[in-house]
Amino acid sequence: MEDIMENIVELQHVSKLYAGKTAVDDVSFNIPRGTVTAVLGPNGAGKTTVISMMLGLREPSQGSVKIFGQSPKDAQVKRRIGAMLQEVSVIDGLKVHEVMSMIRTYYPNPLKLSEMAELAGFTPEEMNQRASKMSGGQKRRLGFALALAGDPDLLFFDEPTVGLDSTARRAFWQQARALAGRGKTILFSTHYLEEAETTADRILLFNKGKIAADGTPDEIVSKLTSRSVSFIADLKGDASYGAGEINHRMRAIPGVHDCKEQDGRWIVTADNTDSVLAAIFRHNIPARDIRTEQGRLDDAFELMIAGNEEKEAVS
Ligand SMILES: Nc1ncnc2c1ncn2[C@@H]1O[C@H](COP(=O)(O)OP(=O)(O)OP(=O)(O)O)[C@@H](O)[C@H]1O
Repeated sequence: MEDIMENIVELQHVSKLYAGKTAVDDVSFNIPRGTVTAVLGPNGAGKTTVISMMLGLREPSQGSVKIFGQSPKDAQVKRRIGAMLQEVSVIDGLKVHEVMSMIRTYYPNPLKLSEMAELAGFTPEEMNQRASKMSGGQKRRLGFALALAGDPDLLFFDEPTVGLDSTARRAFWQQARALAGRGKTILFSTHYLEEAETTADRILLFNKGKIAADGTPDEIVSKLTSRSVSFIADLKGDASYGAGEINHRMRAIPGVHDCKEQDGRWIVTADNTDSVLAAIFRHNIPARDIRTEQGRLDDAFELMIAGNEEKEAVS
C-alpha cells in the first residue's frame, strides 16, 4: 500500500547560536500531516527559537528547516501557515471585525468573517468592540481568529492558553482538535504539562536546546517515569521478617531502582512491577494493601528538570 504519511515539517540537524551561545543544538524531527504536536519544555529550553525558525523569522545557524518541502521564507509557504504568537498587536481605533477583515485581505483564499468569528467564539457584540479595549483573554481569541484567517494547513500556537480561564482553555483545545480533524497540522508550545498530555498526539520535550524525549504522551510517561509497587508490611506477627530483610529482598530484584519505607508504607520503584509482585509472593513477605502506580508526566517533567539541576551542580 502507498505510504500517504506526508511530512509537513522537516528539520535536519538544526542548531541556533546567539552570540556564540547554543540555544538549539542539532535538532532533527519530522511532523506528519494532520497531527497535533506539543513542544514542551522548561524556560529557555529553545521552544520559541525552534518555532521562530519554522516560521522563517530566524535563520538556523546550521542545518535545514523545510515546511511543505520548501524554505519557510517562501511566499507560497507563508500563505499556508497560521501563527498565534504571544502578543497580538492591534491598531488603535479598529474594531474586532475590522482587524479580521484587514488580515483576511492578505490571503488568496481566506475564511469567511463569520467562520473566523465562530471558531474564535466571538459574539456579534464582541465583533463590534474596539480591539485595543479587549481583555487579555479576548485578545488571545482574536490572535486565534487571525491565525486562521488564511485557512492555513499548518498552525503554530505559542503558549496559546496563557491568561485564559479553564472554560476558555477547554474551548480553545476543542477547536484545535476539530481543526486537526479537518486535516490541519498543529504545533503548539506550552508549559502546561496537562495540556500536552491531553491534547497532543505527540510530545517533543525540549531541554537545553535538545530533544530530551519524543513520543506519544504515554511513551513519554513510561520513558521518564518509573512504576512503583507499594504495600504495608505487617511485621509484628511475623518474626521471620524484619525491615532489613524486606529491603534486601526487594533490592535484589532485577530492575528495581529504589526501595524505601515512608509513613508506614513500603515503596518499591521498578521497571517491571510484575516482578516485584512476584517476589512479594515468592518470599512470603507479609504485605497487605498492595498498590501499583505509574508516575504522571508532571512527575516526569519535574524529574527531568531536577536531573539537570543535579548535573549542573556536579559540573
Ligand atoms: N534574541 C536572543 N538573543 C540571545 N539569546 C537568546 C535570544 N532568544 C533566545 N535566547 C536564548 O536562547 C535560549 C532559548 O530561548 P527560547 O526563548 O527559545 O526558549 P523557550 O524554551 O522558548 O523559553 P520560554 O519558555 O521561557 O519562552 C535561552 O537561553 C535564551 O536566553
